[in-house]
Amino acid sequence: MASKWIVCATAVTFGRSKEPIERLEAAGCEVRLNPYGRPLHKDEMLEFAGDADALILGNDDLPASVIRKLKKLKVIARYGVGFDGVDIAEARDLDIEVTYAPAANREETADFTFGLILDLERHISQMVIDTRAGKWNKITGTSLYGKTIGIIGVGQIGTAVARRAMGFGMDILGYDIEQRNEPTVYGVVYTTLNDLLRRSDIITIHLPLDDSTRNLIGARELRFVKPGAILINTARAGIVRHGALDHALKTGRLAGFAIDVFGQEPPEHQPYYDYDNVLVTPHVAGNTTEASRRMGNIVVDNILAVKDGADPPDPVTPQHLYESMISMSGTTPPAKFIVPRNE
Ligand SMILES: NC(=O)c1ccc[n+]([C@@H]2O[C@H](COP(=O)([O-])OP(=O)(O)OC[C@H]3O[C@@H](n4cnc5c(N)ncnc54)[C@H](O)[C@@H]3O)[C@@H](O)[C@H]2O)c1
Ligand SMILES: O=C(O)[C@H](O)[C@H](O)COP(=O)(O)O
Repeated sequence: MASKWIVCATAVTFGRSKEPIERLEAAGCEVRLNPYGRPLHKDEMLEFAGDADALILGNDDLPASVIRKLKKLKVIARYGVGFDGVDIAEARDLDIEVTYAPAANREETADFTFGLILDLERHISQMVIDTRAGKWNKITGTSLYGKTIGIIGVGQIGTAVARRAMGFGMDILGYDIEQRNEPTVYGVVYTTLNDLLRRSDIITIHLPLDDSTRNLIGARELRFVKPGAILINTARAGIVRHGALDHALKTGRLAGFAIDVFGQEPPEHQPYYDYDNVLVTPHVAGNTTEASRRMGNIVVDNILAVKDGADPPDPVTPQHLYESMISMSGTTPPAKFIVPRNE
């Protein structure tokens, strides 16, 4: 009899759904759940998943040095959309599949983005804090109707944000390396990054973190921002240079900032706690019961496909990384990124 596949789930938010775990168990897997309730450090990962056949990966980092030591690993199934924490090239070299859950939390992340926009513009959480403290403090907000939203990265989530912005009666600017036709039905007018920054009252980032987007928004870009605009980042922290951001907040160039994602999670130091106009949330933009169940089932579909010797439905391909590299001028990707997997 074939031995059981060991599936280690580092994902910290499987939500309340037992369905994905039950499916894995029914397919003959032994499922181990993250005992720490947070992303794992390297030594914890090796101890927890040292004999794993499959890894369900939350927002943990999986560098080459760790991947190399997970000797039995056959598939890394990202429980989420971003795969910036995984050394894809190393996994590929070791013939380990890497999969992700595209669009699985699209609507939820777009909802949360609008929640943050509404809170920054109408000061909802501040007034909740005030009234709880016995203060009847009516803070005058800013209208969304008629304002311009600039969406940086008009992919799955950016498009869902545009759809919502249209309902709010906003003008919508978009910046993306690929300009698709479909989003224009939501009123997206494509422009350059600098023009978007100059004209938007609300700027929201929905890019992946890769070589082409790391530090994309730095001091130079923030100088273009319309004074008093607000910035939302539910994508990845590394897309914005944080020193430059601090300056823009201190000088009032940015009237507000909301961030859901950090280079290290949980962050080592209390981030932005000395700013009244910054909202900080713990990487939850995509987390609802429904999205967790959806992501869990996508993860299981991918793992079981690999277990059965089939191609997984949602692979992260070397092409993904190759595309991020060629979009950077002057960068020549290593040849291993362009060899088709089954060649
Ligand atoms: N906070 C959360 O809980 C949460 C949830 C889901 C996703 N995310 C993050 O949001 C990101 C976006 O998710 P998505 O599902 O919309 O991804 P997506 O791939 O559908 O969209 C990304 C868009 O960015 C564009 N893009 C890529 N590189 C670019 C560049 N250098 N310049 C301009 N445009 C570029 C792509 O063409 C694409 O349209 C994910 O990669 C993930 O990191 C966070
Ligand atoms: O459950 C979580 O920890 C997050 O929702 C999940 O990992 C989201 O990952 P992302 O879509 O941001 O890559």
